[in-house]
Amino acid sequence: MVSSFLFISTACIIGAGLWLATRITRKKSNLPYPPGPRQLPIVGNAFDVNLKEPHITYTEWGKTYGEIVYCHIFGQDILIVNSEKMARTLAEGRSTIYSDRPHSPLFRLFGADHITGILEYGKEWKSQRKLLHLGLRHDIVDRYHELHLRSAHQLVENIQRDSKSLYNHLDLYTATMALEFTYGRRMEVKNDPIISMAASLAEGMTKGVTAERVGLLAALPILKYIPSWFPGAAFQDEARRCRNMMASFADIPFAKAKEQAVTGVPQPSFVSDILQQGDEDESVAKETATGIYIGTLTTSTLKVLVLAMILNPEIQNKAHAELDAVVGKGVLPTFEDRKRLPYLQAVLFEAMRWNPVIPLGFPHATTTSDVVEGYYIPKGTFIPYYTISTDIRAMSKNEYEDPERFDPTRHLTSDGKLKPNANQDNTKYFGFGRRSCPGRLLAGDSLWAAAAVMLSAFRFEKAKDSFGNKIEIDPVFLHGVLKSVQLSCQLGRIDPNIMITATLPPIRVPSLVGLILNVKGSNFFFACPQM
Ligand code: HEM
Repeated sequence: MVSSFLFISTACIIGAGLWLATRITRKKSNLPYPPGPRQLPIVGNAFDVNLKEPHITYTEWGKTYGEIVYCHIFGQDILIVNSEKMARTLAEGRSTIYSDRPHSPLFRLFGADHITGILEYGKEWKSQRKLLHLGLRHDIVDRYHELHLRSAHQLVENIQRDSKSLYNHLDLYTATMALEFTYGRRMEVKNDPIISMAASLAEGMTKGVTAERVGLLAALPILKYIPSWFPGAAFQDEARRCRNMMASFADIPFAKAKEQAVTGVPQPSFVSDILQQGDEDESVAKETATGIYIGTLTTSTLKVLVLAMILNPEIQNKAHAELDAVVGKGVLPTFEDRKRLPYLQAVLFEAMRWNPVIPLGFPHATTTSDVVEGYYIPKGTFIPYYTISTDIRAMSKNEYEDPERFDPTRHLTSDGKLKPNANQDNTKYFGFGRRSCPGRLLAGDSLWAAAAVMLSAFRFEKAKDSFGNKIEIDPVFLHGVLKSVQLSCQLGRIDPNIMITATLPPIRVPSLVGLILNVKGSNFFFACPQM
């Protein structure tokens, strides 16, 4: 506590000096900044923002100040964009200006500065995006349907074996899919060392690369030289550990995939496709692959989906009824059934709308100054949180009636088909402009396979206490820059309160030889953690 205080005080003193220097030297435009809350000297709006849930502050400001809101934290400019239309105007219409990311020395300290999602807008980023475009194209992504279904069947088996660890199984589902898609590596042993390494890395990054630190070091880059023994500078040790892990993580699976490509029959994968083309710089391919593995976020959406099913049993019934009618009771769906399951697809779209897993999008930054509706947007200023923060949560709340209600029919026509714009509408949860998510199609397939197979096999309900009363669920969402990726769906007490029921008669999962669901009739309670 005392050490943090000392660290923050030192930072404030340095910050005050830099702030004064910037005030004196900064060339001001004659145009006004966009409207926004009043600022204090030096700290600006630092104390106005709810750091745990910044979207709450931003949404409030949006109501008061409008579509674009300007604020200042420690001399850094922040622009909050509160409408999808404006986000598209800037990120798509003026993409050369709005496609950068915040620059913070913290990313380099943690060894994450070559990850696609963090890279500054420039040559290296463009090379990585080119590879991503080639490896995540529609026709390429379709080749991985078998992988998604196989992983989903494994997920069912894992839940069935140990339902208390539902969240771990969902994490593993994403991790194994990402590992095989990226490197062609099938998880051979239960605790695959690469997956364990990725989990440690993700944990280290989540704890270490916090929004506060990103902002502090962006505002005061000089802090990167503070030695680890200095009170409050323990992040230097954390950073060293993460840097080392990141280097091994980038090297080991890539080297194995390369070896496989040279010596054996390469498994289809992102890396093997690139290596086969042979004309790409290997280090770019390696960094891009690391970014893919780290960028997969489907697990959080699946956790939101399970939560939505538990809280809305009548909607879960409808999804089950559609699966029974289209695929048949006791049969697991395949991708051929997808088009005939519009309600299920609408449930997935609604899960993403209801609680977007990255509620503030990823931060963008401006590469040069700009004028928007007569307001001045400064160029290349330091950015503690977001220069352009696409507040997706606020957008989706403004756009829909009764936005807190989970209602898949928002995405359906009156005769139960998907609305023609449903797909396009869903793209906003994958970002805007040149930085938008290149993994959207792969993510959509992975989500669909897990949702379709899980809902074919299970019913998710509130557990009951020893008196037979349902145990209420009070979900807790955590948000932050990297936290939102890793933790936004750690739903507090939900895990022990879920009851999972097998809903199908015994089935044989093709890829899991000999597995027969151990059910009595169609409603056997194979897992009930509270009982
Ligand atoms: C439900 C799952 C997913 C969601 C909601 C999601 C969402 C996002 C969002 C909002 C961004 C930032 C876009 C912006 O800055 O405007 C992003 C970036 C990115 N995503 Fe995804 N994503 C998902 C899955 C995936 C998957 C499966 C992959 C890899 C195959 C992936 C790879 C990436 C990469 C590499 C970036 C960085 C792009 C850049 O900065 O140029 N994502 N994602």
